Amino acid sequence: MTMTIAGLSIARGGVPVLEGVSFALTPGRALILRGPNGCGKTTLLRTIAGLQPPLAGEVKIDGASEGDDIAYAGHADGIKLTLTVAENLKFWAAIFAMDEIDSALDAFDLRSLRDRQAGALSAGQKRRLGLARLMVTGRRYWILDEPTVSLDRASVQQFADVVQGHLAGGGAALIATHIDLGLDGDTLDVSRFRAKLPDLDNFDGAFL
Ligand SMILES: Nc1ncnc2c1ncn2[C@@H]1O[C@H](COP(=O)(O)OP(=O)(O)OP(=O)(O)O)[C@@H](O)[C@H]1O
Repeated sequence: MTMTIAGLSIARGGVPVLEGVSFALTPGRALILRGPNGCGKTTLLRTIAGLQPPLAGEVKIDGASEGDDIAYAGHADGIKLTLTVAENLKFWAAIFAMDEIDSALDAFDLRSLRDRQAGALSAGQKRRLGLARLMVTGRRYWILDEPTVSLDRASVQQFADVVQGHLAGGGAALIATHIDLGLDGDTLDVSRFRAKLPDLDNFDGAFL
């Protein structure tokens, strides 16, 4: 069950961002995406997660329909502010036909907050809840965009432990992050796939 990214070209706001992106993501491994701000990591992750179509190329997972084995956590936490922490996780578990939320509560130290309305959580607590969501999806490929934003040092370690456990259980993770999480895996600098624009010195200006 390998995810293969083959010749993917992607655009944001109609402007090509990355071209010919190719790599494989294998179970048991993480792939860390690096690259300077604005080079296209978020756009790439959104495309792989099926939230926007590529200009060219494809995302294939051996033995699975497209997107069927992917869980995505982007910049937004995707939580319902008027539901409690436990209700949020139960909601997401139901979407993915899962029923157990206790391991997710424990892994992200959310048990004491389980009956708190999500709208009354701190930024870091909201992020922990947003990440705990991954554990109730049952999905193999975690696609994560800057997952550690707002997390304190202990929570970053907690998160890294959860991802490492996911890898050990046969999962895989594709993560855009600027920090070192110490995971089993490799690093890919996506700036080598930058689309060739007429004026490369003004890459950011092309989006105005
Ligand atoms: N909604 C949008 N419409 C048009 N252009 C956009 C939009 N969102 C982002 N962009 C531009 O697309 C390019 C790629 O952005 P993207 O968010 O993929 O980069 P990134 O590598 O994830 O950046 P960062 O490290 O800052 O999160 C950037 O130059 C950005 O300004």
